[in-house]
Amino acid sequence: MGLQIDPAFVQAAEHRPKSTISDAGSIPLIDLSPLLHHHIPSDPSDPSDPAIANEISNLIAQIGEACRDWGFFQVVNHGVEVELLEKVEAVTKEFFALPAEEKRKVKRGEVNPMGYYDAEHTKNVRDWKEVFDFSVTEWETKLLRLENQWPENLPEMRAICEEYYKGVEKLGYKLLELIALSLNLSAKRLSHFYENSNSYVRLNHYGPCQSPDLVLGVGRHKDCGGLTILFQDEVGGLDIKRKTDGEWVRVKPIHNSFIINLGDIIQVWSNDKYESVEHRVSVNSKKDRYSIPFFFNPSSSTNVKPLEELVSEDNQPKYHEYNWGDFYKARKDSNFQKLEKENVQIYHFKRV
Ligand SMILES: O=C(O)CCC(=O)C(=O)O
Ligand SMILES: [Fe+2]
Repeated sequence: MGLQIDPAFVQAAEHRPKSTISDAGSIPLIDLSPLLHHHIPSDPSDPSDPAIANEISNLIAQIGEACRDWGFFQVVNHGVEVELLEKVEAVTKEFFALPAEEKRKVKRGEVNPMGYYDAEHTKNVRDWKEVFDFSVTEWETKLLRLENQWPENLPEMRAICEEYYKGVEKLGYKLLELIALSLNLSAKRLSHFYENSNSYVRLNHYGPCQSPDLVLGVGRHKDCGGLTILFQDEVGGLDIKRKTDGEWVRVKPIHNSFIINLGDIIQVWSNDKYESVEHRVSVNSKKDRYSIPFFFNPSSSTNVKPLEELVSEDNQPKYHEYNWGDFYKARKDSNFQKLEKENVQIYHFKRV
């Protein structure tokens, strides 16, 4: 017998990962290269706009299918420079390799959600990971106040991270437009909720674990924000719950790609036409894994509800309105420490 693992990390038997997970039949791969040559039209029904005619309309159709059938897809030719991806991956590794006391100096707190943290809980079980969160905007909610914290001993980290944020944010806006068009909305319908957005980037480090069959890097969850744009290294470990049969499938790493997934807010806006899909991270006994999600979230003042264009007499709104800033604060509290109760979920706002 080796050392016993801390029980705080141990998943209930029914949530433990199987070692035989398949990566076959995984998420759609979408080539965004048409966006490198064409602009996204503001009105897809305008026949005088030639950009919509072929490549872009084909892209919107692919995005719509992926959102409807999977809630997840992978993109290549996304316009974010490969050199920037390499730089942010390298600085992520350097940051987590700093001595523990250096990382503790930039630790997040209950009021400031930005910085380093190694004790996140998902559904009240501790995750096998350490994280670093940052943003570039100065957002705050009623109860949280963002304050970025950068390590003194890694002076180049801030500029690289900020450049990365801006690069993926640009991609985020393009994806929001394509998703809006795929829902037959005007291109900018979703983007206007993003002025003063409470978006942030997270650096994730999952260390090797002697009992990968008992723990999860991140327990099963749905992302609660708008849209997630995830960079993962070549190790692999992201599992998603396939909508067609409820099986967990592994997302195969593709060099220089991003994984995109819809969060709960898009589910509510679309009145369940699109769904936010459950996922988790498995760890392994040999390799460190790094991933970098960008959580692309609307402004914390946004009151989230099904969009009026997407509801009708026959398709009544399925959710009550809720405030995103309040929701986010409640979720942060429950990830921050183990609580006795379930954290806030969108189904709590479901109309019965
Ligand atoms: O590391 C990953 O692949 C995914 C992480 C994740 O799902 C999250 O941080 O919400
Ligand atoms: Fe996630």
